[in-house]
Amino acid sequence: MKTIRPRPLTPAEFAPFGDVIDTRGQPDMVINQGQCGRYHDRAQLDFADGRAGISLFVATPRSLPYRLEMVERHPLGSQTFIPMTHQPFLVIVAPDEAGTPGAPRAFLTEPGQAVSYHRGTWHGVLTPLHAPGLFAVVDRIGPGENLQEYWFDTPWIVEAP
Ligand SMILES: NC(=O)N[C@@H](O)C(=O)O
Ligand code: NI
Repeated sequence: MKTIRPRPLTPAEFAPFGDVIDTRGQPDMVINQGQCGRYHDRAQLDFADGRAGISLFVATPRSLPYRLEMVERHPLGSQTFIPMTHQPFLVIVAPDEAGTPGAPRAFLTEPGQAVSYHRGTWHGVLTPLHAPGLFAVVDRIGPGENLQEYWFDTPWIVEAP
């Protein structure tokens, strides 16, 4: 059985796959007469010939160990997941190896962290670990096929950390 142990999500480890959006450290700018810190422009968004769309997802909470049967990617745009609750969630990505995903990597977010997958990054579908699995999602709206799925011959098991 192929297993993966999730690691804490860090910008450095996640960099090949996407951006981590969070409020660690000092804000990039203080606005609104000093009443608000702005963590400015924290993800590389890409919508190719489409446009940005904002949606809300209510996803079924999963539990660990988690059976990963499929990863997907969006060849035409980035995809950003912003939790609307202060709960960690599971993030799964995989490197591309000549058009198919390599060994997946799993991360657990800190409460308040959001992620943005680069255009074309193999990833697991949205995987909350607590109810409600409520997320704002920014991704591409536009023509063309923007979803490619890859089903593993045998599932990976994402273990508890
Ligand atoms: N298909 C869809 O809208 N969501 C997936 O892309 C996902 O990453 O959860
Ligand atoms: Ni997706």
